[in-house]
Amino acid sequence: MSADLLLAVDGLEKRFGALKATDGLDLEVRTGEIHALIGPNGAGKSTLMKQLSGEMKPDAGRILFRGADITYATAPRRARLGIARSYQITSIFPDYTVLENVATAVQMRMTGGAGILRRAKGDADIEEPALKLIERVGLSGAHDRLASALAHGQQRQLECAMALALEPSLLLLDEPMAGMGPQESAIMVELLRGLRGQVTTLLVEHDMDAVFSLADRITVLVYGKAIATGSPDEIRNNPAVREAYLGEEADAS
Ligand SMILES: Nc1ncnc2c1ncn2[C@@H]1O[C@H](COP(=O)(O)OP(=O)(O)OP(=O)(O)O)[C@@H](O)[C@H]1O
Repeated sequence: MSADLLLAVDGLEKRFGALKATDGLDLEVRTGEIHALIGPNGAGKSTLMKQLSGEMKPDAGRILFRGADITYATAPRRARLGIARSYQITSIFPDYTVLENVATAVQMRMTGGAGILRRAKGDADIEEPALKLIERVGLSGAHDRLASALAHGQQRQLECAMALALEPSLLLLDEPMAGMGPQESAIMVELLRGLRGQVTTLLVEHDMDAVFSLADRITVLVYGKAIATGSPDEIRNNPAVREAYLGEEADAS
């Protein structure tokens, strides 16, 4: 396994009855990259993400993280190894402020998950990094607002701050722009762009403008198989991809 390989998926399979939602899938994610997963509806993107986070067990194949086999590791174990799935692992507490939410996530990392029910308040060791994260995701002015009072896009920014508080080695982001308007999407794109080279990110996203402007590499899934992996330009110009996916979109527009 080469040194810059963080995650390797090898011949992964997941069946639902007769349907193979993941069908002999191979995928490699390199350290530091933003790797996007795209594909038509039902291609198996969410099913793959669930198998990577540990919410769903594969039927066959292997998942290697830093060379170690985690195919059947539990979700908490993967979280401890540094795999964070944005809003599965870090759900927002609606009646906490932005700062309290992020401080709780910082505290969770510091204590390894213990003591998360105690509100993290007034502790500079926790609040300082929390405030830095809040600034990093673009929520500076909103630190004392209740999470429930935030706009949808701001709640997604908050989720990102909480996922980053865990200092993950691999961030799994499932449709971070879903339900966002153009302005909110642009903020999220900038936020994710700022993570390039710092946090390895596997991104499932339907917003093709965002994907093609952000991703270092893109893998295209069709019927549970990876039909191509490459740079945005390589994917844009790949005839099989155009036929299977992008061409379909172009026809529809
Ligand atoms: N729990 C389940 N039981 C049965 N079939 C399922 C289950 N989850 C997913 N599927 C099926 O597996 C296939 C892949 O679904 P999945 O949600 O992973 O696709 P996707 O690429 O994420 O789609 P979308 O872009 O619409 O979110 C689909 O045919 C779906 O109907």
